[in-house]
Amino acid sequence: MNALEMRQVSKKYWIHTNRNTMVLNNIDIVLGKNEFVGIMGTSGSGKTTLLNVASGIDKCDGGDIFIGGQNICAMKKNELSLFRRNHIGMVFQDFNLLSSLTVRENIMVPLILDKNTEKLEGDDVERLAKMLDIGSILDQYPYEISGGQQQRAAICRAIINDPEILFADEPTGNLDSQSSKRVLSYFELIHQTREASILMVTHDPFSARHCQRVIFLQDGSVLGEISRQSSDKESFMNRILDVLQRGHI
Ligand SMILES: Nc1ncnc2c1ncn2[C@@H]1O[C@H](COP(=O)(O)OP(=O)(O)OP(=O)(O)O)[C@@H](O)[C@H]1O
Repeated sequence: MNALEMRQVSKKYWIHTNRNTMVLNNIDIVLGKNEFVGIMGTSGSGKTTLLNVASGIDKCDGGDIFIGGQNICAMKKNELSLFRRNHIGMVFQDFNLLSSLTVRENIMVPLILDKNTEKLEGDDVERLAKMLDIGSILDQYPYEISGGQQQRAAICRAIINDPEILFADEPTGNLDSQSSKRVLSYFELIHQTREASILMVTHDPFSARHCQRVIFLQDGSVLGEISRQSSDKESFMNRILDVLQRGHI
């Protein structure tokens, strides 16, 4: 069963100067189980829109999107909200933690919404926080910790419900290079130790080199993709840079 299948997905925006502007054009993307895939492309090519429709944040105007074999485009609003809570994790550039809650409470939000007493009473939050090296700051508030620590808390929150797929939109966009490296190493750890697939939008070839495969968007269409054949991230980064410079695969 694939983690994600986007079949002929399109999305238009109503823009008063140019009505019904097509932002995504017949997108076909498949993510197998436990894949770590990047999405790259120039500014305005549709990366965030793609992530938003793939994760059910936004509705597409045509095509179908299957997550773990279930068509999210056919779901009613409440059904989709429940499905998203149980099957999808989201990580954003600006962390999106609730400032009035501690790190522990932020991570627990999906469990509380889901009334998951088993996990709430167990030690899942502690174990996960320890894995991402934020075990010692669970009782602090977001404004008391660094950006990198906030992002690692947001990652814990995104995976506490064991989603099939984790969507990340520029997860290192607000971080310095050391914190970025650390966050990316935890994405790799999650990819290696859990069954989740990861789809990550990034501008940054240094981040994208951690992916197994990078899909390039251009003007709302898939330009093509390249795969990393080995553990050699440096040569993969050079191939990514080459595609970005030439504008074709
Ligand atoms: N809510 C909206 N209403 C109208 N147009 C939008 C909306 N959101 C995005 N767009 C337009 O859709 C196009 C794609 O935007 P999107 O944010 O998906 O691109 P992106 O590749 O993620 O860009 P960036 O790398 O700059 O974040 C752009 O032309 C943008 O102006």
